[in-house]
Amino acid sequence: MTGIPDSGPVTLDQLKQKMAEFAKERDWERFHSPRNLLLALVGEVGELSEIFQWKGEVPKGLPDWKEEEKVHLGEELSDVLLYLVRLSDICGIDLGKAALRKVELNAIKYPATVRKDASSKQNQISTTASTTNNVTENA
Ligand SMILES: Nc1ccn([C@H]2C[C@H](O)[C@@H](COP(=O)(O)OP(=O)(O)OP(=O)(O)O)O2)c(=O)n1
Repeated sequence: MTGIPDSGPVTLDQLKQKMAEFAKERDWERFHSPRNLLLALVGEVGELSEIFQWKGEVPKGLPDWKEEEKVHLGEELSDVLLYLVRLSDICGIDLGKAALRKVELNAIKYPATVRKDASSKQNQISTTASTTNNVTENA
């Protein structure tokens, strides 16, 4: 329905190539500087945030959202991803490799065998949040 052939999983490399072509075809490479792309990325994160703004917490899977709202969400998530991929490319960073490395670093920092530690850190965050909420509620 989208006119995009289903040719298997989409890779970061495909997106990188698409963004490079998109910029080249429009002679927009001169605008795609690291700083411009970062600002565009932040702007799109703002647009993404607006979708959730004032809604309160929403259930996972967004079961109550209309189809058009989910389509809009997909568009804003895509804008963020596309600018992130382009920014990484322009900066000479292999985003896929960098992200996999970061996942490994995260696993070292938060070993699965000491889940209590991780959960106690999570608990600290939850406790802080609930304390903050209580303060707000009690104010
Ligand atoms: N100089 C530009 C301008 C746009 N894009 C691409 C990347 C994004 O995926 C999308 C962003 O387009 P818009 O700036 O028109 O932003 P929106 O699509 O969010 O539209 P709007 O801000 O009107 O909601 O287009 C790009 O690569 N380089």
